[in-house]
Amino acid sequence: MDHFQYKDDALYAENVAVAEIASQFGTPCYVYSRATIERHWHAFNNAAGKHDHLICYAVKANSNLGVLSVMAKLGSGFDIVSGGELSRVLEAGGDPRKVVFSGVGKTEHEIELALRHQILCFNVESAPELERINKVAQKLDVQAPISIRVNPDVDAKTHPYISTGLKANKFGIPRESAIAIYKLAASFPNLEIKGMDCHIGSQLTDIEPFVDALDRLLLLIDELANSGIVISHLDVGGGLGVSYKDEQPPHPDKYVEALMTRMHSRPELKLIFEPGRAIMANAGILVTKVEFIKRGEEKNFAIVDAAMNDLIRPALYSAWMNIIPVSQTSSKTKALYDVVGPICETGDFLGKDRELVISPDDLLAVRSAGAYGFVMASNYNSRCRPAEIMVDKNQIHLVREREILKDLWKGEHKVT
Ligand SMILES: Cc1ncc(COP(=O)(O)O)c(C=O)c1O
Ligand SMILES: N[C@@H](CCCC[NH3+])C(=O)O
Repeated sequence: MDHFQYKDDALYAENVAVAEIASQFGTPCYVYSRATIERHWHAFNNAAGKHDHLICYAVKANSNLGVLSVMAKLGSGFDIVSGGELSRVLEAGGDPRKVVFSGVGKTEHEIELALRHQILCFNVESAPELERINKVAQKLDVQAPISIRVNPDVDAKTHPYISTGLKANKFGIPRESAIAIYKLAASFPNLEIKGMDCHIGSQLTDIEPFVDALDRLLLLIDELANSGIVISHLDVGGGLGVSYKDEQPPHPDKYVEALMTRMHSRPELKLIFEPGRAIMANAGILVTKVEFIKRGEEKNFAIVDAAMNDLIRPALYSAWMNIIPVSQTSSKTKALYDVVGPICETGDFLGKDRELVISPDDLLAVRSAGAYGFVMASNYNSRCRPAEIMVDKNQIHLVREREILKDLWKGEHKVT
């Protein structure tokens, strides 16, 4: 069920009119639905059934404390890529013992923070990283739990910027060198080998590459066992896509079920999932107001108060995101518009050639903006970042205040 729906021509987030949120908190603003977040999380968790598993929500998709606290209350684990994300998880009440730490460039400081909080596992991406984790663990006199991120070399068939499982990508260890790296890991006194992980890309809409990657990893796990290294968990990463336009990604249960068919014969292997987008994208919208309508010879422009600094996906990946009116009306005429922001870049658009019925001051909602939306926002053109609001049935929680002008130069100093 969609928690962003029209009731009598007015768009609602759960039981709250989106126009009411805009009048209370202004625009642009992100609006999230708690019920949607919970439903998506449970879809993954239930589909994995009784097999030992852990859902580690990928914090990078949306790291607002309100969102993380909802995940923490569900008992979720977390996939993090920085000390900053770990600190957010802790602040939101998440359990560090359910945290996996991914990323190619972990610093000594970040490793130490993670070890002090006894995280579940480091997903290691290179031989020098093994050495660094061992060194920090030695200093703290602890054993560091590690997994090796294997690059299975499967084509995820997604946008090249968000494909991560090919040999040409910077991520992970090539399959061919994996056994040697595990042996190297086993030679370090302060490392404890726990698992194997992979992540082949984001916004995948087919099950096949996931299953292919899993099969390759299972073969490798057997090979590893033959050489005397037995692991206890397999982390399949994230990457399940969502429908922005007409994509038809599998539902999370179908995706999880497809992987589980390969796991029934391996009850001893705990499965870890790292979904980000599939949980958050359709749990959020970006609400924006039409400032001006500019009619040109070739194009009409709807100039809105949100811009590429608030939501960069259209500008960065040419991503198509649905733009819908907050109040539906049939009394005015339709026209085609490029929906653009006030930033001084031609690439500053939220959508092109959209058929809309709009006038100045009307509100629009960009759908599927809950993942990789606010987290990628910037202050470009000295614009304050937007407010974030979480709706829970008929309650409205302001989970991040709109920035104010003083925030723009926080930490900066004039030169005298
Ligand atoms: C290691 C890792 N895990 C999980 C994710 C989450 O991916 P997605 O949001 O596509 O589920 C990412 C981002 O692509 C990632 O790099
Ligand atoms: N930022 C990307 C996803 C990146 C995935 C990170 N591993 C997007 O908006 O689609």
